[in-house]
Parts: sequence; structure tokens; C-alpha cells
Amino acid sequence: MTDSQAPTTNPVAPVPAGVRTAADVVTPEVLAQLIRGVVGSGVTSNHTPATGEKLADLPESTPEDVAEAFSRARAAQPLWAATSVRKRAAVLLRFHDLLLERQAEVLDLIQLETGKARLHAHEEVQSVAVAARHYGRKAPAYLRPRRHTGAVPVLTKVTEQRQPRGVVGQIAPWNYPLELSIGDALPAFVAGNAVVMKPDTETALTALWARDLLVEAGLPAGVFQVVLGEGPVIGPEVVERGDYISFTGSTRTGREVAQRAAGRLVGASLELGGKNAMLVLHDADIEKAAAGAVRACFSTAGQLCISIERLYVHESVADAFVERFVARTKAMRLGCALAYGADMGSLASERQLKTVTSHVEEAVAKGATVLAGGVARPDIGPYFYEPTILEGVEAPMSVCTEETFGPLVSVYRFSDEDEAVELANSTPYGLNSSVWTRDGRRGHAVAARLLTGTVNINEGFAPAYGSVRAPMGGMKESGLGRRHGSEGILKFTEVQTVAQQRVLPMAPSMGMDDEKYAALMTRSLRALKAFRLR
Ligand SMILES: NC(=O)c1ccc[n+]([C@@H]2O[C@H](COP(=O)([O-])OP(=O)(O)OC[C@H]3O[C@@H](n4cnc5c(N)ncnc54)[C@H](O)[C@@H]3O)[C@@H](O)[C@H]2O)c1
Repeated sequence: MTDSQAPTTNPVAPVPAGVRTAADVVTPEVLAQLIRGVVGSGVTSNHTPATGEKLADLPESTPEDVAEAFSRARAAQPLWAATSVRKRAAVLLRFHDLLLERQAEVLDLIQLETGKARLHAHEEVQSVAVAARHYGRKAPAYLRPRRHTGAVPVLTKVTEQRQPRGVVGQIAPWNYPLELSIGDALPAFVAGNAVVMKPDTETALTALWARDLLVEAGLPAGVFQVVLGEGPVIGPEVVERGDYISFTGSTRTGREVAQRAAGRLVGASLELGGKNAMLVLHDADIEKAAAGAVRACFSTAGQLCISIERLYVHESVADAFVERFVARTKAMRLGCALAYGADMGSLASERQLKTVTSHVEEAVAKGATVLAGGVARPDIGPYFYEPTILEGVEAPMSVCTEETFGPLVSVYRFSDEDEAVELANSTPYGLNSSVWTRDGRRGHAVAARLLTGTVNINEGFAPAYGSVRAPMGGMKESGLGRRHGSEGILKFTEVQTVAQQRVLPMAPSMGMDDEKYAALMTRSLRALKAFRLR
């Protein structure tokens, strides 16, 4: 073991003087404003991972409250759907401006509720701002009716038009509480739907803050309902009542949601888990790959669906890559104060800490080596865990195939590119992958063989604010459907075909005399021939 491979302690990020605390941000007035309008007859609470202490008391919705929220949304939706697309899109553009103006408020809330470092909260805000601008500008084009000439052009004018689904039931996780709540709801709203959203209770304040901002931007209040409560208790009620289901979370829960939605014959998009692989090929820029791996593995402490958890490195560059990657990882500053300065924050909960700890302990017990990290950091906060790199990992260690969803990555060495691709594809998941090479053509050739919804060349994952125009989602057990781009908005619509007959009545049986009918058919067939020739 060289010096750079010996486990060391990551530095603690400096905390600037006068930094705001939870009590400064979640004042009784702010809390009272945020929880207004939540349909809930019970009481629940959430916590801040920074200390593990209670952050706020919140209303808790029962299944009956969920039913009430759907009634309110259903009552408000037709008027919103009747508003022109341009006016609906203008609401998103105003939301974009307000979000940028007031981003400091939501950066604080995201950090308090998730424990992530400010730079990762910032990336999230940027993504949502760009999504709002994109759909604000492009929704009229995405939703514009498309005219087709009928098979017999003289007879039929066909229009394909988009109708909103109605009331969308949305269920979101805690890891990206702005992006996966409001960010995913924006295209649903601009398409004319109402939304009943169930965010994770632990990150409810961020979702409620965003709801208020969207209402301030012009969304009619009734169109956006938020319900709060335990997933297994009220989640099924949301799925039972939605006209379409938008779910982001684990594959296990996603499967249950899909079965329930299928039973009702309503559509669902599912954004689920991953066990994402990065391939560092023999001709990669090792310095950039090592820096990219740090971002790809440890953003939001690895609690990111597209995070890299398996690193396959060509044996000819493996030593050089590992040395750089380990050194950068050990230098990461840890902290989650409400200020910039930390490179990685806390895990979000004790549950997360337990999973990471058990994956590391099991791997080490079965022979894996810790190259960096591998320890919790209770001196910083109750759920802090160092960014961790393992080597010598092999089946049947859990960390090989199960999603850890934490700051933990395993390094594997390969000699043959085909073998690396096969290994990368060897899990049931298919969300994201990454290829590092100086040869763009080789990168694209490898990408074409990777069974994942996104592949990034010379990047671990593209920031959403760089790729909102293109769809993002999972193959295999990582999901169904896509967010972003045209697919991210059209899924919130039903397509309706309206065929308008130009000449009526059009058959002898409908009153047209034989001669006229024969002349019409001759003209139509001529037109059809010309149409085919075009
Ligand atoms: N693919 C993506 O875009 C994406 C993004 C973020 C997170 N994720 C995945 O989410 C997982 C982490 O989130 P999590 O631990 O909160 O997931 P989870 O499945 O436990 O919970 C997700 C949401 O579903 C709710 N829920 C729980 N049980 C339910 C039920 N029976 N019916 C309906 N809803 C229910 C939860 O309350 C929560 O709001 C990871 O697997 C991660 O990869 C995927």
C-alpha cells in the first residue's frame, strides 16, 4: 500500500462566521406560510441531517385528505387547461425569473433538508431554472397541433392534437427535492394538467416553497396540491386517483406503483434506481478522468440516481488513474453549513448511513481493500461518511450489484474492452454510464453497446442544465419513460386525432348520387397517386 492509498481523514470544510442556522431559516412565520393549504388532518415532522434534530412540525395527510386534494385539483384543472399554452408557458418564465432572484432562500432549505453541500444544492437550482426556461419557451412548439393530409387528401384533413391528462399524481424522493418535485411538475403544468404531489416528508419544505413561488408566478393555487405522509400509507392513494402517475424513487417501490397503475389502465413514468458504471479506456485523459470521477461518484454524497458506483479502468492506466483519484478524494472537504466551501455534505438519514456502512463492512470482510474513506465522521454530523473507494470487490459482495446510493465506488481493472462493456451491462439496471477516451469515435462506438438511458463521454453525468433538451431516463429496471425534451412533456398529454371530412356526404349510401360519387373517387385516387409520388 503506497502513502496515497492509506486511509486518511478528510478535512472539515471551514464554516464562515455568522452563517445562518436552521432557526434563522425556518422561522415560525416562514413555516406557517409554507404549510398553508396542505390538506392534512394529522401531524408529522421532518429533520435536518446536519444535526439529526427536528426541523419542523408538518401537517400529515390521511388517505381521505389525499382524496380531498384530488377533488380540489380536479375542480381547478379545466379552467387552467382552457388557458392558452402561451399564457401557461409565461407562468414558467416568470417562475424562472423569481427562482433566480430568490435562490438563496431555497438553497438554504435544500441544504437543511438534505444535508448536501451548497454547490450541489446550487446545481439543482440551476437545473430547475433551465427546465423552467426551456419549457417556458418551447412548450407552444411541443404542444402545437400537427396537421396531416389524410390518405385520401381530398376527403380528409387530419389533426393530431394534445390534450392534458387531467390530474397527475406525482411521487418524489428526497435526494433532489427541488428538481424531482417542481422540476418534474413544470412540464405537467404547462401541458394543462393539475398536479397532486407527494414529496418525501423529509424534504417537504423545499417542495412547498417551490409551490408558493409557482403560485406567485401566476399558477392558479388549486391546480397544485401537496400532500404529506408515509409513502406506503398515502402513496397508493395517489396512484389510485391520478389520471397519470409520475414516480421517482427506488425500483422496488416503482414496481409496486407500476402494477397499481397498470391495474387501473393509467399511464405511468418511472424514474428508478441505478448501479452506474464508468469506463476509463486506455487512451483516456487520466487527469480529467480522475477529476470527473470525483464529481460523478460523490456529488450529493453519492445519493444521486445517476451517480457512478462502478469504475472499470484499463490496466495500462489503472495505477496512474487510481493514484490521482484517491488523492483527489482524500482532499475533499466535508461539511453542510449554509455556505459554500464544502466539496461533499452529509448523508440524508440514519438509514442511508446504515446501508453505506454495511456495504463497506461486508466488502472488507470478504476481502476488499479500502483505498480512501471507509469510515463515518460523527465529529462533523451524525450521518457523515467519508467518500470511499474500494478495490478487490467481487461477487457475491452486495456492493457489486446492489445500488448503495452513497459515497462509495468500487474500482475494477480490465484488459479487454469487450469484457468491460459486458461487465458494465451485467446488472439489472440501465440508467447511466460514462466512457472516457480521447477518441470520440471510439467513445460513440462503446456508447452504442451500453444498455443505459444516458451515456456520457468524458463526463460522469451531464448536468441537467446542460441537457434538458434531450430525454433522460432508464432502460431495464431503471425505469419507464423519460424526463426532459419532447418526451418529458408529451407524456403528460393524451394524443387526440381529429379527422375532418371535407366532402359530405361521401358515399351513395349517405345520399350522394352515383355519378358524383364516381367523379369524387376518381379525383381522390388521382390525388392519392400524386400524394404517394411526392
Ligand atoms: N431515476 C431517477 O431519476 C431517480 C432520481 C432520484 C432518485 N432515484 C432513486 O430513488 C431511490 C431513493 O429514493 P427513496 O429511498 O426515497 O425511494 P423510495 O422508493 O423509498 O421512495 C420514493 C417515494 O415513494 C414514496 N413511497 C414509498 N412507498 C410507497 C408506496 N408503497 N406507494 C407509493 N409511494 C411510495 C416515498 O414516500 C417517496 O416519496 C434510489 O433508488 C434512487 O436511485 C431515481
